[in-house]
Amino acid sequence: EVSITKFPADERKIIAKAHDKYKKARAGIINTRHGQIHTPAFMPVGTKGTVKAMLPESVQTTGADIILGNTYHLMLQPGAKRVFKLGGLHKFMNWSKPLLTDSGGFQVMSLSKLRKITEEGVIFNSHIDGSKFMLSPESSTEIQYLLGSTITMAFDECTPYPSTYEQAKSSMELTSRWAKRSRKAFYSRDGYGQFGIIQGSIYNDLRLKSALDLIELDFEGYAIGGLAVGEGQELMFKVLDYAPDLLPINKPRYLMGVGKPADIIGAVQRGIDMFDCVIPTRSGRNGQAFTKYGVVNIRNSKYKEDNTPLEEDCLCPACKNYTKAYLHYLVKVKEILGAMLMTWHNLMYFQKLMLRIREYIAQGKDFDFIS
Ligand SMILES: Nc1nc2c(CCNCC3CCCC3)c3[nH]c(NCCc4ccccc4)nc3cc2c(=O)[nH]1
Ligand SMILES: [Zn+2]
Repeated sequence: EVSITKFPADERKIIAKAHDKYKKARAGIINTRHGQIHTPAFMPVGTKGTVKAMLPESVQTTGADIILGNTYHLMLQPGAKRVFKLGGLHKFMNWSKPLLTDSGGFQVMSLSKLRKITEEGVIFNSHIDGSKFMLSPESSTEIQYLLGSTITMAFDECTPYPSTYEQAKSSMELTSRWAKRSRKAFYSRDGYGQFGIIQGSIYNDLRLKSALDLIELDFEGYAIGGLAVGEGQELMFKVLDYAPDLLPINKPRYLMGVGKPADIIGAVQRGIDMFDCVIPTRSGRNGQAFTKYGVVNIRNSKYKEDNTPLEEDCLCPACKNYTKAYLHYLVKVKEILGAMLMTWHNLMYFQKLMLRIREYIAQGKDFDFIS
């Protein structure tokens, strides 16, 4: 027998607010030439044509539908033309599912020593041997074509944080001019796409102008750039309270560089569909395991005789066949297997989180869980 209890007015308001909070979350499927992407999706980072310490088939078993490649690293070594000659990045790294490559500007600013930003593009010296390179909307788009990317990112300038309104405005306008050139240079083919990246820092009128400029170019999807650059979660969420709504509702929305589980959950609630972050792989190699009990720093001496798995119900090889004591030891003595098992577990954890989020959205349930 179904009993309908009438909530007192103020409780109804709280429940409505909660549902209101989740109403922007959406679950969907992106169809590409290299397969489907179930969203909300977490995309593991494979900077130099490999997800570090993982075989591609192992990445696949974690449930990842798509991984990231890095234009900046691959153009320096082994070179985009060489990868193209060898059959493209999919063949080169034996990954047949979708690949997204960043356009390289962000990495130039964070990795190369000497660089100069001009209207034409970014001139920089390779951090490997100091030789001179130029990345422009045209060259970045061509490099991503040579790599064979399923999803190509427009060449943008990631506005640093903090920036004054004027700095953010001129940076956003440069990104809009570069987006136009990127779009023009894109060789559009069925099942492949190019995403524009909006900038504008924390200024809502600049975010709106950036979105309008890029919507005119009719990209297959849109990324929100210029976040997770030190502004903190509160300010990031403040921008995400309105920025996703400036973008076409029927196209994928990608929040670049995010993030920790709590960041991902908050961003999904605000309408984001795609994420990438080095955290599960980088922190895994560094001895940090994400678990339902929180982050476990496996190097802590309290684990040296802990004969239990990271998570008793996790199906990854680290949890099925090994103990925290063994992982503690491997990471301590810097054994390669330590990096492999910790990475595998973290990628599995992030994919399980995304799977649960997709299920909760599909069932119209709240998903404020952080575990
Ligand atoms: N084009 C572009 N890329 C951005 C990126 C790179 C996203 N990962 C790319 C992959 C492709 C290959 C490498 C990475 C960002 N990453 C972050 N934050 C990362 C913060 C972070 C740093 C270290 C550890 C954890 C989090 N903000 C970003 C903003 C932009 C942006 O505006 N434009
Ligand atoms: Zn595990």
